[in-house]
Amino acid sequence: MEKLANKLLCCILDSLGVTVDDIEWAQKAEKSGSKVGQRAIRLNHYPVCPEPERAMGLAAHTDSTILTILHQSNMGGLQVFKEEYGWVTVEPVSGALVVNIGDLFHILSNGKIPSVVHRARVNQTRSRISIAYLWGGPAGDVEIRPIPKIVGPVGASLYRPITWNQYLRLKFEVFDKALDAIRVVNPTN
Ligand SMILES: O=C(O)CCC(=O)C(=O)O
Ligand SMILES: [Fe+2]
Repeated sequence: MEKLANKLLCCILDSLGVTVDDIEWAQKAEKSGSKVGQRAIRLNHYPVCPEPERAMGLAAHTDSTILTILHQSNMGGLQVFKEEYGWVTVEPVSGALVVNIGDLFHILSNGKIPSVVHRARVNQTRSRISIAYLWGGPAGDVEIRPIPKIVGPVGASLYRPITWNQYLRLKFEVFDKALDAIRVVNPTN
């Protein structure tokens, strides 16, 4: 899973014209042979619900991660929010994994690749299980910030530096307003 996550990150960064080496803390971690960012697995279980229209399995949220790799069983339930369409169901495809961009990547990319708002519905007749591989930020007092090469020499960094733990605390406190809370009001380069 780690290899897949690394490969995905490389591909997405490549599409922005940068590499992992352009993320200062990631480059340092790689050089010292330590893991780039913290990893966790989350198991979600959604029991059968007699009135699914009146309940929510997992409320709308963005993941705080760099990216999340999700395996949903053959039961649908995951929905993503698309500005033009509203809530769109991500139908399960046998053998496929879902990749969600998280807030940390949103910050690194200076908002160019936004984190995805998603939620999980419950079902009236069948329970559902999903497994999420969460790739988070660095431990300690390392600061996360938009990648300078993406911001560009005359561009403006849209998010202020913050440590991973501070961001998680902020997310806990203000939930879906966390990205707005670290957004620079009048950005200058
Ligand atoms: O169960 C799902 O499909 C979504 C799970 C999820 O969004 C999460 O674990 O963060
Ligand atoms: Fe999620």
